[in-house]
Amino acid sequence: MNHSHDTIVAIATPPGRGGVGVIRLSGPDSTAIAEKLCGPLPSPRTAALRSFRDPEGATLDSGLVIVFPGPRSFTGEDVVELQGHGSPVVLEMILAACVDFGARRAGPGEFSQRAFLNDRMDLAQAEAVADLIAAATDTAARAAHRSLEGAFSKEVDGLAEALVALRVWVEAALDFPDEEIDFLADGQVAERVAGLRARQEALLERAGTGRLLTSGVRIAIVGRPNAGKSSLLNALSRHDAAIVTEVPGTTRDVLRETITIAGLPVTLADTAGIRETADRVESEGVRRAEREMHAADLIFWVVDATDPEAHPLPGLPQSVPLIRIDNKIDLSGESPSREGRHVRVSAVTGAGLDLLEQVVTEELGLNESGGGEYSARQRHVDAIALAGEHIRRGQAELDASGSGELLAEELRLAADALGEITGRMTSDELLGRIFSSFCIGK
Ligand SMILES: Nc1nc2c(ncn2[C@@H]2O[C@H](COP(=O)(O)OP(=O)(O)OP(=O)(O)O)[C@@H](O)[C@H]2O)c(=O)[nH]1
Ligand SMILES: [K+]
Ligand SMILES: [Mg+2]
Repeated sequence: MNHSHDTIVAIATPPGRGGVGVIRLSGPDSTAIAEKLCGPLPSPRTAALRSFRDPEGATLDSGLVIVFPGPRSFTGEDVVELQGHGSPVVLEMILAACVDFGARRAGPGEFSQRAFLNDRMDLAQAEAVADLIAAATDTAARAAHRSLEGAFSKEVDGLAEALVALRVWVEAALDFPDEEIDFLADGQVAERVAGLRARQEALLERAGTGRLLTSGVRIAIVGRPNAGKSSLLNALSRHDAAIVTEVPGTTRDVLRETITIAGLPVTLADTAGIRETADRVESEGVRRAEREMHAADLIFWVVDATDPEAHPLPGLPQSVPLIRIDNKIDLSGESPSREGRHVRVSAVTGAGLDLLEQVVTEELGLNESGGGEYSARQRHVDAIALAGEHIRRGQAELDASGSGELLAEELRLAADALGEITGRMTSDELLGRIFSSFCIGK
């Protein structure tokens, strides 16, 4: 199915100078436009050297031209790739010539959007293209590639299909009221609902990890003044990023450093030590520290192991997982150790920092070799969570009233929520929002 009537063009390579620059055309007039630009075209999927000329016949550049006839192309339409020299000025002139010959400049994400509309990939796969390009670590890139190949979509579709299958079964039973009583009461339906719920929960967890690979993890380092927060940031990032002194209240602004833990892009935020203070600058720092911990995916609560007054920190949010780090064990005489989410380290000697990375890896649900199985986005996590909400409601209805009708309705809503991920149930408005966040030429 071809949805577009016009032909789009864009520079596909990043802005700036390079050895080669690629221009991509997609749409019904791609080959006609390319022919005007560079004469007779080579046979499909083979490269040929051509001169690129503007409508006046002036030569702009020479390079390779490759034709990918639809539907076996990235967008599903006729696509032509022009590979010229990687000069922004030259590429812009070739682009302008394509426009003169009848193409339209593509908007952000339009190539991917056409690929989606022509069923070349589902929405989660199209998003994975963008996530692959944006990947900050090799683990994130590998995970995005697995999503691009459909690993994530397959699990989402599998669960959606199982929800639909159970709904159909329940609805069929409702059509035979005499048997409904037995059918709903014999526990088989309840068992299947429970099975779907477990599947949804496992998927939610894996997607949560996949989301972290895409967006990165935010860790807030918080604690009392002088606990050694800035020293810990410097030790983990392996450079002298933050000012460290023996003066309590040294750090005021939030200072961020990005590191890699188990293949995951992690942004550490060093913050001001939390205490009551009359100093206006410091109290603003404390306010920012508190804001930072609420926005974090994980909190490092740093405690001075030599401080007998290391009472709990006020205002630690309940909703964010917390790792307690007893620091300065080189002074307290303790050994590096770990019990659950409690580790003992020295930011100065580096003892125990490996244990800390281990806790983080476990806490974020990463496997040993790092990373999850596929990449995902917050939007996907929200949709899976919503599906879980509907499954739970259906389960509650079944328990409370034994009503098959209400269960069937909740199962339908759960499957619809999952359909938003792959784009089966997605509104035009949402599609517009997703693709417009891509860059031009993608
Ligand atoms: N011996 C030892 N000293 C440490 C360790 N970590 C930090 N310190 C010292 O403790 C003092 C405070 O360290 P900082 O890293 O500035 O502490 P902070 O928590 O960032 O302090 P504020 O920004 O003021 O809240 C400095 O003199 C550090 O050298 C450690 O593991 N061992
Ligand atoms: K300090
Ligand atoms: Mg500090």
